[in-house]
Amino acid sequence: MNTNSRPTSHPTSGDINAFAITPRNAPSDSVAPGAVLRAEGITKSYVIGGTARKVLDGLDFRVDYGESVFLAGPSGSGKTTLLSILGLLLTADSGELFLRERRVDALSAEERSQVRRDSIGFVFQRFQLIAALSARDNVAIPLTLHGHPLHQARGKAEELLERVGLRDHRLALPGSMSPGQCQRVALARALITEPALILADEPTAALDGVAGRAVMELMRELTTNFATATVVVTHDPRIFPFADRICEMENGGFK
Ligand SMILES: Nc1ncnc2c1ncn2[C@@H]1O[C@H](COP(=O)(O)OP(=O)(O)OP(=O)(O)O)[C@@H](O)[C@H]1O
Repeated sequence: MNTNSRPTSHPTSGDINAFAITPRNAPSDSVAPGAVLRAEGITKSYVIGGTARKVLDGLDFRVDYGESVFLAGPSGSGKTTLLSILGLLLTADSGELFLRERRVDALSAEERSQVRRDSIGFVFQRFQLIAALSARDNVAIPLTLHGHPLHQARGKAEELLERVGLRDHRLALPGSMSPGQCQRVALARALITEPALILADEPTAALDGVAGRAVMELMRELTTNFATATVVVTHDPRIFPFADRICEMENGGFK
């Protein structure tokens, strides 16, 4: 596979409406050029059985406003490690990381958590929804953690659930929804704080082909319309057409 290949066209949404949302993260009224996230010279080793093994070896990476970049490559090639470093969940041994041109790799643990809360939305393979809360309240949680009143957070959660096609499920519990619907709730939750960056780890691994495609169509549309940047780790070649670029990892770098 070509590294950094850029498909010329994307699949268009079928039953899901396109949303006309004003980009809030980009500095102009259209999708602006420039990096949302830039990583330079990232290295990471793990010590296994007393021996250090380099998993990322001086890796450079960037993702721009409105762009979806996929990290692909064989098991053990370092995709999740890189995603965790980009999401400030893991610290690199060396290298620099800039989020909207602010250097973020050298911040304190508390500052890193704040950057994560304010600027990064996470989508996980297994959704990680709270079983006892409705779809609406799952989506609202990040805003309440930002100190917004519950009624306000719920209002915005309902708007987002409408945008992911789940208005009628706003009071449903995760256990009563399909995996595809749960992932759409998780996507709405990731977007509610209008983050600069969405990081998704195998977002379609627990979904069938149809549901996986619907989630990726939405992720693409919302990435463009919110001028968010998205980084997706995936093994699933069926969703490669939804990428602007595919970066294939191998031996601690890109192929
Ligand atoms: N906490 C850790 N301690 C020691 N080794 C680790 C740790 N996390 C990952 N590794 C090793 O680092 C390498 C890269 O792991 P990573 O999970 O980033 O790869 P991956 O490409 O995401 O793999 P997969 O596709 O299977 O999820 C693997 O050899 C893995 O065993």
